[in-house]
Amino acid sequence: MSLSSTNLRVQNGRYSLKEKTAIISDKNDLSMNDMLVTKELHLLSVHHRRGQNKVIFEAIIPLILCSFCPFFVRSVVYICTHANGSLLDFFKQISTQMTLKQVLEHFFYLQWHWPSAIIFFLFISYSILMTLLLPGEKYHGPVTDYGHVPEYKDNGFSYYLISLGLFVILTAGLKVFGLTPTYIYDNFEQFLSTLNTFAFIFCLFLMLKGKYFPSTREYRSSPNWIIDFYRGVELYPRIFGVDIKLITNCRFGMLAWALLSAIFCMKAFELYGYADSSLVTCILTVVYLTKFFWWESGYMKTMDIIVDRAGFYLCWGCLVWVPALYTLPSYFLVSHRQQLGPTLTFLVLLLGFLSIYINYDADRQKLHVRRTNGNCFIWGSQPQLIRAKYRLLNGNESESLLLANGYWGISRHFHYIPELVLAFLWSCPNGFHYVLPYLYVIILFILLMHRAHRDDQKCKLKYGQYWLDYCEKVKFRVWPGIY
Ligand SMILES: NC(=O)C1=CN([C@@H]2O[C@H](COP(=O)(O)OP(=O)(O)OC[C@H]3O[C@@H](n4cnc5c(N)ncnc54)[C@H](OP(=O)(O)O)[C@@H]3O)[C@@H](O)[C@H]2O)C=CC1
Ligand SMILES: CC(C)CCC[C@@H](C)[C@H]1CC[C@H]2C3=CC=C4C[C@@H](O)CC[C@]4(C)[C@H]3CC[C@]12C
Repeated sequence: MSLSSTNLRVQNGRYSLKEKTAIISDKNDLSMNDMLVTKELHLLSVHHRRGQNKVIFEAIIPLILCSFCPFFVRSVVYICTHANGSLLDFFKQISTQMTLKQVLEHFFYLQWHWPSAIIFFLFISYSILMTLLLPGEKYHGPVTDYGHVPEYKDNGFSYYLISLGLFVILTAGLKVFGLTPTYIYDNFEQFLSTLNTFAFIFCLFLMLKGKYFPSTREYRSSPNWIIDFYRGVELYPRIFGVDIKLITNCRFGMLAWALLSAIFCMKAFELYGYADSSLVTCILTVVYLTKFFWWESGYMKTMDIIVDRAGFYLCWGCLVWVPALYTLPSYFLVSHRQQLGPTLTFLVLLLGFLSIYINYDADRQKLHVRRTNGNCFIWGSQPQLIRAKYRLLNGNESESLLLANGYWGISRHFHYIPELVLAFLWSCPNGFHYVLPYLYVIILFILLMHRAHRDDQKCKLKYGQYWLDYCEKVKFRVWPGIY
């Protein structure tokens, strides 16, 4: 497909491809890689383009998701603690024991609990301050259509380690005053409803900010506010120099995930003494998130950051969805005690570490091949490479290496398998009596299968025949022999 000869209007009708090409051609100082990402972004935005008459139809799914997700999150947490993990009990309670007011409150999940709000604001202020103050080398995200180059400080790993250290110190300090972080477990529902209320107001603010005071020219405003609320308007919103996506996704969402798992584990110890199942879940989660923060600068170049905008999907997702649903395996263990015993403890930990390692190693293999331009060994032999050519938006040609052996020869997204296995492993200490603790695995499965499909589409658009050649060589998308 010759991109430069196509003159297509982008969704909001702000600029055509010809106009874009002209803008990009002016950017003589951009590197090839930057151009590549510019083209990717363009391809993805073209992919998402719809006719104006579809706008209303398109708003239906976002509307359902924005109204249903908070209800879903609340119900799940409620079922864990008040309905003995049973969906049936929950529906019985809703239909027979709750007043209409209670059902509506349950549905909208918009409540404010001051102690939770204070904890949240202290936490988010801490995250922002540390992000600004901690030293770190500067690095850049890919250049955008309008030539914006997001700049970040590589201090995610030190932020994570210091935060874990401070958490331990704070826990010991609070004990002196008869306080404990497990207060959050005891008030988790209020905590989540406060987060939910804040996240809704915040997403509304982000939408209005994007429409009227965008930080960069990288914003996409549609005539439909529901779509804008859900998908977001701005790609790189900043408030007083603070990058919103970095704060919500990494510095809040991922740290909250680690700390909540630790808090739930502490609560289990408070209740039952030594609780091996909670410990296993907590250790695996914390180690996995250590890996995440080690690789945070890589995450800032993924689809979540360069394609998805700061709206309900991403920001509400990281502020509410992640703390509530991603921590479910450890939350459930507090009210449903399980004993693993030393053999299973050892086995689950071992397999968990192995999964984290394989997931990390697959990411590393791909990066290593590209960094060395193929002058390396993959599992002891020469790498099998496809030198995939693609055309940049300014018409120039560039090349990427596609690895077709090692993990990337087993299937095209093999690294999602250890990610799923790990999720299963930190959920399985819950035993097999309930489905709820496996909700994270189920959600992750759907998310990753959809992501694999989305990524394949992106690569097909970008590399054309080269990608088809790779697909011919490596037939399966995720599951060897199956899919
Ligand atoms: N727990 C959770 O909720 C989730 C976790 N994750 C994890 O995040 C990490 C990142 O995943 P994700 O963001 O999906 O991105 P990936 O690591 O899957 O990277 C995909 C990109 O890699 C490049 N690529 C594809 N095939 C090859 C190949 N054969 N050789 C070389 N390069 C190739 C392409 O980019 P290019 O344009 O550069 O060629 C492609 O777009 C993973 O570890 C994943 O498991 C992801 C989603 C959800
Ligand atoms: C229906 C919606 C509210 C769903 C919200 C989804 C988002 C919260 C998640 C979408 C993609 C997720 C992530 C992608 C990659 C990641 C790398 C991994 O190593 C850690 C987890 C994560 C950052 C993960 C976090 C949640 C999402 C942003």
